[in-house]
This record gives sequence, structure tokens and C-alpha cells, in this order.
Amino acid sequence: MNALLSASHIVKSFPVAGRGRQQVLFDVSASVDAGECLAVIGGSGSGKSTLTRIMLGLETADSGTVTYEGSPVVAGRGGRIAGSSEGFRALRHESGLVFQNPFASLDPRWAVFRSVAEPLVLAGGAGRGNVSRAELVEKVSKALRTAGLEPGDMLSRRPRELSGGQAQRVAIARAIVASPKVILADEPMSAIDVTVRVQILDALAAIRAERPDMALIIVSHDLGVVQHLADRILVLHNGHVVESGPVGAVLGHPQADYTRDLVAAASL
Ligand SMILES: Nc1ncnc2c1ncn2[C@@H]1O[C@H](COP(=O)(O)OP(=O)(O)OP(=O)(O)O)[C@@H](O)[C@H]1O
Repeated sequence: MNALLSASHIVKSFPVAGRGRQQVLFDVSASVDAGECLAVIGGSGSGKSTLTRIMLGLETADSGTVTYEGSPVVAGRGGRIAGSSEGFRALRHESGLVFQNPFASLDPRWAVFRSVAEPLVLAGGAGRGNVSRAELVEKVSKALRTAGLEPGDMLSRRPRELSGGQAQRVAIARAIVASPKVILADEPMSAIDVTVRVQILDALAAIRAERPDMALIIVSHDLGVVQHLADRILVLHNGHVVESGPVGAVLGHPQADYTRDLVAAASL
């Protein structure tokens, strides 16, 4: 079976002031199947965000390819984003993004309802009269409930009236409302107070249970979270894949020294 989203031989460097370029990914390949959760782990600066951003078509590569449902997203000489390709356009419509800081992904002027409804409106539903306001409210409310929030007065709140944990669950609701086939969650818990992180974990677990065909790519430092959510792990170290495989095998019997150290430090 072909992977839903697949990156092959990705090379990426960034310019460094006065020092040429710094290579951050060295021939990295990764893929995720429909219904699967892939966790990308590794130390700070190992290239996790860069790799996953390239996979979602948010960043170019120096070389390598990314395909979504078999069509190019990033391809050609210079690893450009294939903006006009079917793969890129489909991925744009069928992916959801959750980042570390929920307040950065929510417009501070917008009520929760508008923020969560926007992907549906952009998809052409409400704006073209295909979806009634009542249907929009129903879909937004359902997405909020799946993310662990009671819609009620939440719908009219502005981001400043939300706690960090609530804001992240609103961001998750926004990411899932249009029923994406793939979600990227990049460190979704690390900016959230440790006492409410479990709510975010529960929200992601609930989404996986409710949408068994959706793929989830999670970037996390927290091996406890990874163990709980992921099917497969990719371990990056200094821009190289040092290990990948099923979660039980990688965490239970790590082969690479680097992974062994991570597992020992997390005292799983
Ligand atoms: N836009 C950019 N311009 C220049 N350098 C960048 C850029 N984005 C990332 N880098 C560099 O690329 C390397 C990998 O960064 P990346 O954010 O992918 O790592 P990461 O594993 O996600 O790290 P962290 O866990 O700290 O978020 C780092 O050295 C970073 O400084």
C-alpha cells in the first residue's frame, strides 16, 4: 500500500549570516499512512519541525520529494513546492495544523466560533451557501466537543478570554473541523501548563478514536505522550534519522545509542 504522505531523500539547509549555509536535514525519508500516528522525536535543533513543515508543504527542500496520495507536493530541482500540483492543492484542503503556541494561531480579534468555522468557510461551504449557519454551528460545536470543550459560551469568547489549555483545544478544533485526512501537531503541549497537558493528550486521543482514517504526525519531546499516541516513531539526531519503527520496538528495545539515552532520560 502506498503511504498517504511520503517524504523521500529530503535535504535542507538554511543560510547562516556570514557563514554560508547550515545543513539541517541529511537525506531524510519519512511517511505516514492513513489512520496512522507517526511521532517525530529528537533533541532541540535536530530538524523535527523543518522535516514536518516540508512534509506538509509549508517549506521547500533543497532536494528530495514529498508526495500526497501519490501526487507531488515538493518536487523537482531545488525541492520546490509544487504549488499548482494536485497533490499540493489536495494537501492544503485536507490537512490541519496545530502548533506550540495556540495564541499565535488564533486571530485575537475573532471569537472562537469564527476561528473554528474559518476552514469550513474557506473550503467554500458557508460562503457559497452550501452550509447553513445552523450546520456551521453544529460542525463547530462537534469539533469543540471532540477537542474536550463544551461549546456553550465558548463560541463567543475571544482568545484573551481563554486559558492556554482552552486555546490549544480551540486550535485543535479548528484543525479538525473540516475533517482533514492528515494533521500535523508540532509540540502541541510544550507551551501549555503541565497540569492541563493531559487535556490536550486526551483531545488528540479522542480525535484518533473518532477518526480512525486520519493520519496524525506529532512532534514531541515527551516520550510519555509519544508512547500513548503513536504507532510509529522516527528518531532524528542532528538532521539524520537514527532509528524508526513501531513505537513498542523503538521505545522497548532502542537500537541507536541516541535513542537509548532518550529512553533512559525519560525513565519510561
Ligand atoms: N527559517 C530558518 N532559518 C534559519 N535556520 C533555521 C530556520 N528554521 C530552522 N532553522 C535551524 O534548523 C535547525 C533545525 O531546526 P528545527 O526547528 O527543525 O529543529 P527541531 O528539532 O524542531 O527543534 P526544537 O525541538 O528546538 O523545536 C536548527 O539549527 C534551527 O536553528
